[in-house]
Amino acid sequence: MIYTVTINPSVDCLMEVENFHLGKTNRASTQKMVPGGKGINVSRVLKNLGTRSEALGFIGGFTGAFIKDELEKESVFSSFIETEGNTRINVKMKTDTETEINGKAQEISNEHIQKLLIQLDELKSEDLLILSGSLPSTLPADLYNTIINRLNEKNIYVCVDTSGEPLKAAMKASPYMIKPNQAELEQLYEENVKNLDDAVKLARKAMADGARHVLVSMGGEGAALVTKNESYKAAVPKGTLINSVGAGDSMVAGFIHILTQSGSLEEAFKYSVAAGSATAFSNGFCSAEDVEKLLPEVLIEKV
Ligand SMILES: Nc1ncnc2c1ncn2[C@@H]1O[C@H](COP(=O)(O)OP(=O)(O)O)[C@@H](O)[C@H]1O
Ligand SMILES: O=P(O)(O)OC[C@H]1O[C@](O)(COP(=O)(O)O)[C@@H](O)[C@@H]1O
Repeated sequence: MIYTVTINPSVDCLMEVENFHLGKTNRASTQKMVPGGKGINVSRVLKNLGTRSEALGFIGGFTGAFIKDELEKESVFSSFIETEGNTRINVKMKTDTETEINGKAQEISNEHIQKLLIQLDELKSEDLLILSGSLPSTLPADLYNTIINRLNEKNIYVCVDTSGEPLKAAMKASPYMIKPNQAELEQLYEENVKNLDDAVKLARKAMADGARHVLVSMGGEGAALVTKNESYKAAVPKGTLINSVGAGDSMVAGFIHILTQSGSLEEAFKYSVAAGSATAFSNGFCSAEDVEKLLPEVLIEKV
């Protein structure tokens, strides 16, 4: 079974604002509220692609209820732990560029964390767990590390998509895969990543620091996958960027979708890039059909 954990979910408020002026009253020309948070997005895209998963994590208040209802409507399984405050709202504004304001996390107590750990103790050998998104600053930065170490004895595949200290700490527990984007990789090693060769170099460093596979995304500039024996670079399909929110999550979902079917890392990589781009080129998240259409345009090169 595949599980996603979103410690810090969100309701994403997507707005298009023409002629945006800082310090003025601006009005949106379009507006949409969607469930958000990285693990939740991975579960939603997996569902679109035809792979079953269960979304875990914390939700609260009216925003949390919205997420739960929307997932139910989409037939995405979830088993969230309820907290007291409201799940945050993240504003994603599209002007001539994309700007995000991610809200402040809800309160999560030690008791809530213990409940999650007990839930995760039910996972079985060969299950796959995706730990995705930021951790509220009130929680220990090594929470993902703690979770992975607890599960490592059970041979559970853990993929981590986060940044900063939580990522650094998680890597020490040897997760099956990490998925940094360009900025996250740069932050991790305090080095500029100017191109895919730089990304491969730092991904190898991340392998030396514990990660077992590293999938790097660089938006429209391409992507890289580094495994124990091979490194691959991918050119991403060309198209019109509509909204990149959830592109990285779609990439993770696409990777897992194929990996759990064929076991081929190269095929999973190719599909993951097509899935990321299919979402970047759509108004919502990609469908299986969108991904299939882009697949021939993803060119993979071994390095
Ligand atoms: N402008 C773009 N053109 C084509 N593909 C894109 C573009 N932006 C994102 N993608 C696709 O989405 C994937 C993830 O994008 P990225 O922005 O790097 O991730 P994140 O959302 O984690 O920051 C990329 O590897 C690529 O496949
Ligand atoms: O937990 P974080 O890092 O604040 O990220 C949360 C945000 O990331 C998203 O999951 C989108 O992530 P990606 O664009 O990286 O795929 C949004 O839905 C959400 O608002």
